[in-house]
Amino acid sequence: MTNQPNTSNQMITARGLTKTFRAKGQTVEAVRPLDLSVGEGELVAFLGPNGAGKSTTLRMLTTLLPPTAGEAIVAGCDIRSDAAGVRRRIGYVGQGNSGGHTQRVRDELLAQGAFYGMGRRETRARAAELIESLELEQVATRTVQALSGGQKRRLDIALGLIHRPELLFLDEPSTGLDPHSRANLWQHIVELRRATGTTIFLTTHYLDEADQLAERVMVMDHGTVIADDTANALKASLAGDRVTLSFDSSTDAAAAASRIGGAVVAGDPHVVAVTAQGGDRALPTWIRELGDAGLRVVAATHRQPTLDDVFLALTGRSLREEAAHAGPADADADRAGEHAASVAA
Ligand SMILES: Nc1ncnc2c1ncn2[C@@H]1O[C@H](COP(=O)(O)OP(=O)(O)OP(=O)(O)O)[C@@H](O)[C@H]1O
Repeated sequence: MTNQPNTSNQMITARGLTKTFRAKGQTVEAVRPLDLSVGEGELVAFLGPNGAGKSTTLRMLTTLLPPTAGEAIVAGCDIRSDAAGVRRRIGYVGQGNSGGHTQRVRDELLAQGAFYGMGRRETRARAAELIESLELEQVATRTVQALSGGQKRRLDIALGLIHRPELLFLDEPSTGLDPHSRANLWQHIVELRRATGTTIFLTTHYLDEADQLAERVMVMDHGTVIADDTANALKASLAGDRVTLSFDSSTDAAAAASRIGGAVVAGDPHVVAVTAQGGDRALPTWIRELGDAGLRVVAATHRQPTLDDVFLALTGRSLREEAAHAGPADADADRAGEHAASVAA
């Protein structure tokens, strides 16, 4: 791909982007040939279990890691031949805290502005604007080490936005925050997006966040994007409503399961579970028809599908459970230099 003015309404276009690591005599296909497009102004969430390849994809798109193969145009610049152009136009907030621990919040922002070659007056004005919009006024003169987790993440985002990037990459912005701080951070991300139109591409483990807040969800597994659509479209096409029906006896439950195409729940032989599109509308009919056959439903539940159901339908595994059980991702040498690389553009 050649560099081109960014007139295509595409902020990210990748073709065949691939990353293979060789470590301890083994080959890890972290990202298999990947095609993706993100349009101007989109808020896209990249989901997947630990080790799926999300961070590696982000690191290639942000020029922190050279691809093994493939190409990508990011904010109008080729990641291979114009890495500096990409870095000027994007903001990147990695998983680690990017603030220096003994620096004060405002000074950290000023230093970041200077790094991007912004004039002093412009940097001061921009820092003040970000301090206000990310609600950091109360802590602007505190050192970074004195901030709460949520305040640190908001500072990270402010640092990523100081040079008014067209495109902001956020790698798990809300991981490690309590639910209140997560909700507050998201409110800021959504508000910034609304006010500035910045394109946002982020990774998250939190399915509920992606479901409620992203306009588009990409699901990655084993280095490949396995689904890419709005959360509602994915749920509608891949995962039906979850309905359970309870009976007085396991015999009734087994008979009911075969009549309505459900399955007796493992560990609870009185309960039948059914996954069906429009399960809410089918429920009264099932209850009536089963009653006519002498199978009395004593309780029923209905639940809308979630993105975890989508992942389950696609892979047979639960993303929620994998996220809960997985430890931190494998340590790797490249990551240590990540922030240094990001500020060395
Ligand atoms: N520098 C490296 N050397 C060897 N293997 C690596 C390196 N970086 C990543 N990997 C491997 O590549 C695969 C993808 O890792 P990656 O960090 O991109 O996944 P992820 O989806 O971002 O996971 P997480 O959600 O845990 O951050 C994993 O198997 C990981 O162990």
